[in-house]
Amino acid sequence: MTIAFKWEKIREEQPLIHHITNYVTVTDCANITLACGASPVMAHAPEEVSEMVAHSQALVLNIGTLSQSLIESMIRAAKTANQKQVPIVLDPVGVGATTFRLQTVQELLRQVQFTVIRGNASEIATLCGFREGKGVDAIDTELKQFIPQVRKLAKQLQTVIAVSGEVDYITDGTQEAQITNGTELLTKVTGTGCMTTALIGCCLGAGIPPFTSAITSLLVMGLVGEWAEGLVEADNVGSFRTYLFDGFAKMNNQWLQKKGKVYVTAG
Ligand SMILES: Nc1ncnc2c1ncn2[C@@H]1O[C@H](COP(=O)(O)OP(=O)(O)OP(=O)(O)O)[C@@H](O)[C@H]1O
Ligand SMILES: Cc1ncsc1CCO
Ligand SMILES: [Mg+2]
Repeated sequence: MTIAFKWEKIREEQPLIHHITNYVTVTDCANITLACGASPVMAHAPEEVSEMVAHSQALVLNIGTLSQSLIESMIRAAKTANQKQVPIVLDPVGVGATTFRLQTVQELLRQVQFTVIRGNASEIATLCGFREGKGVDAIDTELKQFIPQVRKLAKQLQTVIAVSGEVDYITDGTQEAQITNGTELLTKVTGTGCMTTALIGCCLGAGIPPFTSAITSLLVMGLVGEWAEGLVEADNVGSFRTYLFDGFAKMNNQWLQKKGKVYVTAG
């Protein structure tokens, strides 16, 4: 099965993407949203999130630097989003690291219908019931071992789950995709996962279907990473990070079609 990429729809639609996210990578998430042709707004106060999400085209929730007041904002925003049929993507950053994060995500999953959930292998393993992770980075989790559980969880939650890593894995519980593009340098810059989740928000906001949105976003990050790696000397992570933003601004459907290594199994 081949994917018909609609990346350029983001530039055509210029969707407004509401992010409730962490303070480590917030600027990167805003800039990547802009580089793709969407419009970012970061709004966190419980007093304003419902109003903001009501005129946004997608909501991005990222629990990277969680606090009690943010939980209230996330639930308020997400409830309005669900009522208004605004798609929502969740990034369960470091969900296995503390009980607070785990209980928050469990509560969010009880109260909110997510369109896509994107995490690294440790984070998604935790959501599948194998609690893992000491911080926000993936530990050496073997994805193959828990693919059946990811599929089951996606079906149960009626959502798309995207697992990032050396090989990315995406499923809606029936269809599956694996992407082999990328470079290890992407793990040497903080926030490439958060930015991938922001990309999913941009795709969803442009009206791209959830499974295709997740595939497109992981593929774009992998391809732009490969391109940026080719422009820098080994280990020049600062320049690599800068080139990433140039790459997102240059991305197009032809690049995706030509260089993408995406293997899709239809259900
Ligand atoms: N070993 C690897 N080789 C190639 N690409 C990788 C590798 N590990 C991760 N990636 C890519 O890096 C990007 C970010 O994924 P990663 O799993 O590191 O996210 P993350 O842990 O949530 O990151 P962060 O929390 O710092 O934002 C994805 O595009 C993924 O495909
Ligand atoms: C390092 C870090 N800590 C909380 S959020 C974040 C950004 C990467 O997820
Ligand atoms: Mg992350």
